[in-house]
Amino acid sequence: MLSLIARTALTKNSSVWLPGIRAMSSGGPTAPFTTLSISHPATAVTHVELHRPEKRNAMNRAFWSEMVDCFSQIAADPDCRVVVVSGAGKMFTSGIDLMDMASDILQPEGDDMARTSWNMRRIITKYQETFSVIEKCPKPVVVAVHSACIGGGVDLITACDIRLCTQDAWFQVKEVDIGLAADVGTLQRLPKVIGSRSLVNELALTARKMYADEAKSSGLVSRVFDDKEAMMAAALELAGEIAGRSPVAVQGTKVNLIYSRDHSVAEGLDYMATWNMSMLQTQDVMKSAQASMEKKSPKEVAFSKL
Ligand SMILES: CCC/C=C/C=C/C(=O)SCCNC(=O)CCNC(=O)[C@H](O)C(C)(C)COP(=O)(O)OP(=O)(O)OC[C@H]1O[C@@H](n2cnc3c(N)ncnc32)[C@H](O)[C@@H]1OP(=O)(O)O
Repeated sequence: MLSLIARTALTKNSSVWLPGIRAMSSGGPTAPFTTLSISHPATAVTHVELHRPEKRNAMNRAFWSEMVDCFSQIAADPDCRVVVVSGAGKMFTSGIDLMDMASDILQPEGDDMARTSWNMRRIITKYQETFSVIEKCPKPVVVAVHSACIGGGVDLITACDIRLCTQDAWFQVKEVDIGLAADVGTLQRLPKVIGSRSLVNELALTARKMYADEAKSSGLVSRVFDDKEAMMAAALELAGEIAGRSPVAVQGTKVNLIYSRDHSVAEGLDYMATWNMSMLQTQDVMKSAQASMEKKSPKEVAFSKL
């Protein structure tokens, strides 16, 4: 049982930020899930833990659909303002479950090539949704990686908003080694995360491992920690910093950052203007501005749920 101490937390019955200590624990999968453990280590913070440690958190059939259900619920949950994702056990994840892969992806049904291909397309699109839901979720997602992050793990983390790792972490775009071009997000998102196109190409074409220091210097992760305990404490502290701020401002920031990543500056500004023509009318602006004038932290403001 992994027991981690949160350095800060919101008090249970208030939106006002106060320092506190909460235990963050790794039990087993949380019903109705069989591959995920969901907990609430601090008010407004949801912890999603990949939980198949005996199989190195390999992504089996259940995982691919449970992530969609989980993040759809989180997106609609007004009590959640920020998410932390991590892996239970020895490593973050060993990627797709190679045993399950054979029964699903490698044997699509269909009476002829057109129908088989159509079914295959539907399956791939469904798999893509497993990580796209993270990006579509307006709540920021902080991912904390320890030890190995292989194949589908890289697809997952590139859909997250903030990436942290331990000093012993390594990342591997492993798909070419199992005979396929990565098809659930890495090839689309990694080039937007890492500045160097050459490095992305090298990683994806050779499947070489990238270790923590290079992950940091290339921009894949923003911070590296000595061990998992330190990383999880920092992830929770970071989540608390985000959760203590206006959810209107925070979620609007995530949505517009992703929109601007995929559009021109002019299109991004246009989208922003349309977004804020309603969102600027929130009471959060007045509350935050008043707190600022009074030299208070935004974390001291009681924001309504969103
Ligand atoms: C449309 C779909 C798109 C998605 C594409 C995704 C692609 C990918 O993810 S490519 C990457 C696939 N993954 C791998 O190739 C990794 C394979 N595993 C390993 O290399 C090692 O297991 C690993 C280095 C991760 C861990 O080594 P360690 O010595 O710590 O543990 P093991 O004894 O090897 O494993 C423990 C048990 O876990 C099972 N397991 C590990 N990884 C997987 C996996 N990916 N799929 C299924 N099962 C896995 C392993 O068989 C052991 O099980 P058991 O023998 O029953 O104890």
